[in-house]
Amino acid sequence: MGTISEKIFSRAAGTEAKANDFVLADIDYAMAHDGTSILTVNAFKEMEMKKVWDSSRIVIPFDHIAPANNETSATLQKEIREWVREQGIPNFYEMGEGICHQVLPENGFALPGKLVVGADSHSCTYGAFGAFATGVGATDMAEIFATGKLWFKVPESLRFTVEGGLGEGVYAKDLTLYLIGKTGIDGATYKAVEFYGSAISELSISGRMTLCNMAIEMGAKTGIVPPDEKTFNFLNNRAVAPYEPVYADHDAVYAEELTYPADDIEPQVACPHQVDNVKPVGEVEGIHVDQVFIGTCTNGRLEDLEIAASILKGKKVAVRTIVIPASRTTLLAAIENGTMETLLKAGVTLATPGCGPCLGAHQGVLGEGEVCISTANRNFKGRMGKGGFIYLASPATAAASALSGEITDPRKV
Ligand SMILES: CC(C)[C@H](C(=O)O)[C@@H](O)C(=O)O
Ligand code: SF4
Repeated sequence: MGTISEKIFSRAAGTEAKANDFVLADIDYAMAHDGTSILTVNAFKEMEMKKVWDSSRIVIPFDHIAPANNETSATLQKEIREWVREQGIPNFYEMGEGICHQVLPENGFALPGKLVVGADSHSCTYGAFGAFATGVGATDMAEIFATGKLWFKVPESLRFTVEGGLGEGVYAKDLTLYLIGKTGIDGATYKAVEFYGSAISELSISGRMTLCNMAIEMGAKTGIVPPDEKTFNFLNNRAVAPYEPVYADHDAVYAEELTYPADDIEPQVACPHQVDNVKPVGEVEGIHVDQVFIGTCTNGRLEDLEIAASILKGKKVAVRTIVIPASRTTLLAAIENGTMETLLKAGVTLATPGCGPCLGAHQGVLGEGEVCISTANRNFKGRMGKGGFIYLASPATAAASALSGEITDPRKV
């Protein structure tokens, strides 16, 4: 008699948990990256805590500004490395290993039925594996580091069903942007969105990660895809612990149940400066772009790079194009299967696996008035540099736009 979230919280809190209940839940895995671990560790020390609750359940990837861009971040990162050593945290991922939201799933921490919390808003990505996964602030994370527990209000759930198949040139990102356009940036506030339907089961693991990654962009606490054979295959030889898949009961209560047809979805673009400012590509075709960015926790996986390479193969980009694989594993796979060579021959610039210019710190910040088409998840004003304009799209639309220097429908190249 419950939604996926109610059932996961019931297990994690050791009591029957219903939507809107307040529960103290045991955290299975906790993540903080270079950007948020410093605040977390400061709060942890202020609490006069000496030792973390369980070093094996804490994961610390360096991805946001790694390698460090200046003395301040270098010194902060040095402090975190020392603290990680002191605490004996084995799951520390140095710069170059990749973006936190790629590193955790690749290393088997994103598991069905688990409660995974990260000090980063896109931690909802792990819902692609049937986990309840969400982002918290640094002080909440300090509480988790200290006790392994955190208070939650169990969210109500929305049930989204997407039936049908995505057309040629239309990808998980387009479906995701389409749903955000329909829902609005606050349409799912504090709700858990469960995704069902043939279009969702058809998505690859990578596509499901794209979808759940952006659940927060409709205000959701998390997005969850019920685990299936694809999930179990991905987790095979990867899962750090045994897991128990959790599914909603047939009489589970949802705040709302909505059905969308996948067949008519066109390539979508989210226009500046709000993620729900979504238009079919046809309405923005021809807008000049100064930079193309293919990467991030939303769309920096092998499948994404392969799609871009299939469009750029044997051609040259017309504008500066930055490609950043989501992880070292992704980069190595793209080298091994020739994808990276295709991209480099087309003239792209390759940067260290990590967040890159996504949040405007380094490796491709925009100049005043410049326009970027990006495969990321946020296009807020000033995010990639004060005065910049960000259009969000799929790797296919981004690659097609790289060839022409203007926003281009990937179905036309
Ligand atoms: C730096 C970090 C706190 C932030 C987040 O939580 O989302 C970042 O990853 C982002 O995407 O803006
Ligand atoms: S890639 Fe971008 S959205 Fe993802 S964690 Fe890094 S900064 Fe945040």
